[in-house]
Amino acid sequence: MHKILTLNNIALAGLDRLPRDNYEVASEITHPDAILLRSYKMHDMEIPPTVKAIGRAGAGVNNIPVERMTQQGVVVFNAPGANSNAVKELVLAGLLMASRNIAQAWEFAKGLSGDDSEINKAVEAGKKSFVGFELPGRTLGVVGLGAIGVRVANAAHALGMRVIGYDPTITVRSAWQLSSDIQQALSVDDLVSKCDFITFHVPLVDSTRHMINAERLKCMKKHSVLLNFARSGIIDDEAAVAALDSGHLYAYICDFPSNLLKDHPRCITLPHLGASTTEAEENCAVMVADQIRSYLEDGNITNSVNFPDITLPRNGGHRIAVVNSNVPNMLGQISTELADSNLNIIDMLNRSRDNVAVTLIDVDRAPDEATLERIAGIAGVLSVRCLGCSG
Ligand SMILES: NC(=O)c1ccc[n+]([C@@H]2O[C@H](COP(=O)([O-])OP(=O)(O)OC[C@H]3O[C@@H](n4cnc5c(N)ncnc54)[C@H](O)[C@@H]3O)[C@@H](O)[C@H]2O)c1
Ligand SMILES: O=C(O)CC[C@@H](O)C(=O)O
Repeated sequence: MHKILTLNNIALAGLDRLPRDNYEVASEITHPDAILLRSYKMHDMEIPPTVKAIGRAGAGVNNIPVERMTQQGVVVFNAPGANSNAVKELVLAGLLMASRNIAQAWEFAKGLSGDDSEINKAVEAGKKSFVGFELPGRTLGVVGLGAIGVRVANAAHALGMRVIGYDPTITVRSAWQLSSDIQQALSVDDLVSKCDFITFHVPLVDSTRHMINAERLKCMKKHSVLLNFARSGIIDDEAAVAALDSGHLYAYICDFPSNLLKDHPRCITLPHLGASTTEAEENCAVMVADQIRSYLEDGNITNSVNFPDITLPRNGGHRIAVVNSNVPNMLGQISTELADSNLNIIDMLNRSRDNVAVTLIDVDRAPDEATLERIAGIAGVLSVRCLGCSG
């Protein structure tokens, strides 16, 4: 029986991928084999040593201590692209909310009083305060052209906007998907000075923290708009508020409310809603549950943020899955232990990524505990599992 601990609400469509005759799934569970979560902050959590895999039902993994998990041989999965359409739609809404002053106008309408003819009079007198502007011909800068950024760039272009993108590590897949009409910026500085709107779709890491700061805000066009649907921390919010107050920045639309931002008249904050659609929640949960199941049952890895991809079809035999440091002579030592136990290797696959390597070995009969313990004792081996070895 595999035990799965959930730290957030995970869509049922995903949990249903874990058959209950072989999976116990609960929000409180001892000795879990795997953890499923969304935005729960795991950095200060004591992670039980039984955990072999962590599945983030979403894109960003800055809430997970990925480096520590790698050192402990724990694979971390995410769900790339599974919520990208949901975020794209909210970014488009953000562009329109800013350009048409929708939130401010709605607040005004909610505050109207009197009979309907008085309301009508106030509407006609008051609406001049909310005159907006149209999107076609305006320039949008997209920083980060991954799953979300590409969709946002293409959709904004389809709305008639001129779009400039910046992503120094764009993947071949994203480049294929990006409209050839999107122009390329050579740096963030190159992009900021040319845009009426700038939207961010990068992970929060040291190099992206405060990508927009007071210096860069000064280089932005007067009356431009910032959108942050990536992570709190990517924009220096204090600098953004100062730019709103001085009138240099027209609006700031962001998915991460704070005391500084939530009541500012030119800032619209939403409660981290980017991925909150039924479709996105289900896509993420299904993708990550399938990945966790495949790892626990077969040792296969797809969409990990810290381990290599590895898939070895089952063709009989008993499978040993080893996670080890990516150093010389690991395979030699492991196969020596198997030979000493008179086990014959039917099939084997080894993959590595940075400092970690994974080896899947199918052997002709079930290894005994002593063999597994000897492999686990090899210096550099982080974990050894025997998958479906009983009997
Ligand atoms: N608001 C939400 O609910 C929500 C939902 C999904 C994702 N997100 C956030 O959005 C981020 C992006 O999601 P995604 O699915 O597009 O991820 P992704 O991995 O597909 O794309 C990220 C892109 O950023 C690029 N990048 C990294 N560093 C960069 C830099 N310094 N400058 C420019 N580009 C850089 C990468 O090359 C990659 O192409 C996630 O990491 C997450 O934090 C938020
Ligand atoms: O789970 C969520 O609601 C947010 C997910 C989002 O922040 C992500 O990084 O995918």
